[in-house]
Amino acid sequence: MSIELLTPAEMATADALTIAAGTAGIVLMERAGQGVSNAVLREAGADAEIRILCGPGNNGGDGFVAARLLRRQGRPVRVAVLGDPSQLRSDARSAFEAMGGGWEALSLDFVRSAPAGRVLFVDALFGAGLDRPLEGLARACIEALNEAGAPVVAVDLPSGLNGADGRMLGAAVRARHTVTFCRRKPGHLLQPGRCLCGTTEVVDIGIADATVASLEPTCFANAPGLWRASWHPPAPEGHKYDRGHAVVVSGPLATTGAARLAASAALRAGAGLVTVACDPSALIVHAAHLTAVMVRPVRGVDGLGEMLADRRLNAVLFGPGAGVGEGARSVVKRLLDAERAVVLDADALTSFGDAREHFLALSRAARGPLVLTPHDGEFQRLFPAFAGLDRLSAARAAARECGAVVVLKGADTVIADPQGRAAINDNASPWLATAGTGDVLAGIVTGLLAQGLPAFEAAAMAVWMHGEAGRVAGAGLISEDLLPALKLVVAGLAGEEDR
Ligand SMILES: NC(=O)C1=CN([C@@H]2O[C@H](COP(=O)(O)OP(=O)(O)OC[C@H]3O[C@@H](n4cnc5c(N)ncnc54)[C@H](O)[C@@H]3O)[C@@H](O)[C@H]2O)[C@@H](O)CC1
Ligand SMILES: Nc1ncnc2c1ncn2[C@@H]1O[C@H](COP(=O)(O)OP(=O)(O)O)[C@@H](O)[C@H]1O
Ligand SMILES: [K+]
Repeated sequence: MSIELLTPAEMATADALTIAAGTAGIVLMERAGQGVSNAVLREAGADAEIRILCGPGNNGGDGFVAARLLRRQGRPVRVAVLGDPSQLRSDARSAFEAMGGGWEALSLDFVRSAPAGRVLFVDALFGAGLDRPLEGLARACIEALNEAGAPVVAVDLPSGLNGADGRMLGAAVRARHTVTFCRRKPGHLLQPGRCLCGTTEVVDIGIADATVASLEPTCFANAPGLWRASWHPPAPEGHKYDRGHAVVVSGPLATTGAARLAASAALRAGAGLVTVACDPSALIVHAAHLTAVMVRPVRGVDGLGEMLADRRLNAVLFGPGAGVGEGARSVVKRLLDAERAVVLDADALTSFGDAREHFLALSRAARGPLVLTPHDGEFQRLFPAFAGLDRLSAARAAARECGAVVVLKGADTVIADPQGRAAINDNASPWLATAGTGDVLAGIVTGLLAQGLPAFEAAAMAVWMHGEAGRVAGAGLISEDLLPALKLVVAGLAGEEDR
């Protein structure tokens, strides 16, 4: 599937450019309706009745085309129209007329009278043109549809879902399958949108790749096509110093596990060397646990500064298990002044909850690439002004404000850079919601930065690898299980059989 995601507004522009270049709108609609009809024939049982709910715009038009094609196949199809069909415009009107009758006015009964297990619904009420919260009959029908629990194939978007941000406008259809056109939209990947869509299929309706490219999309599905070219497996003549030396700054004696998880993940992600920097009091604990990862005692922020005099140490992670307070703030200050790639996670972010302006001043002046990896709670503490926004807009606004790459973690992790580029991740398993997996993710980002990837690519690749590792580790995983799983993920990216 293509990785570009188009907002409803961008999609409308792509449609308009295609029409202006000589493809009639009704031709696009015919292809869209054909895609819907094909999906319905796959999803509906041989004896199922098909009931299509058609709205007042072009989404409804796709429904009329599908109705005509399905009837031509001999399938029993009922069509219900929301509003007065004499008000239909342009292509939707043509599609309605071509259907040749056989429709009724939409009513609650159209939904509620469906015998259980015998009807497949097609939701062609609203798609990209939804511009206000649902109410009245449309909303009541959508709620009845969800209550009935019958299978639904949604056209373009489940009605009620905002394609730009994945949020519901009042209520939304819960579909089994969604057929969209040309490219997916952010709302197909962001939650709750992704769950409302069921499986999502993209049908080619003849909008050229060059037309999509001319829109210069800035939002992408997070997949290897976005960053794979930035990453290189070890060169045959290379050595470990070519792959960077990552540093993970440990918390105090009682909270060292997070740093070890992160450090092991950085090594698994391919950093040439990884060192845990810790207070001398924590040395023995780390030394007793770590093997391939090195340990180095450093005393306070000055000790860390001395360690970083070695320019080969090129990427640093701080935050997991670090402890909250002034000590953490002074470490952050030192790191951002050190001309290194830096990842700040967990306590490193929380420590600035009451000192946000201070954090912004530091992050904007950072002398090397900077990646922040907050979960929702950490994000709200650091960027309360953006907490009410949808996750895509929130991550973008935070990245712009602090001049860093922001990884807003969750079921639909968003990666955003200060220039407005964003990626939405959809390969993560809910089993990743367990203690310590965030530390592993921060370690992977650091390991990729050590290998020289640019910050956005490192962050996006890390989130994807983390998701894949979760899939490999499978149900019941704990954070340690991600470490051996990463070996298989790296081997897969390198295109090599695991041995
Ligand atoms: N040429 C094109 O533009 C193509 C469009 N396609 C289809 O067209 C759809 C977009 O068509 P439209 O832009 O006409 O938009 P929609 O059909 O999604 O909805 C727009 C209509 O719904 C009304 N509306 C919006 N929100 C409402 C609400 N909450 N309650 C009640 N009424 C509401 C609007 O006033 C307008 O009449 C796509 O989703 C896709 O299914 C496809 O046919 C492919 C080609
Ligand atoms: N429902 C979910 N589906 C997929 N991934 C999830 C889900 N919930 C959380 N995650 C992922 O799990 C990780 C948890 O990180 P975090 O909250 O920092 O945990 P910790 O601090 O315990 O390490 C993040 O990468 C997040 O994206
Ligand atoms: K729809």
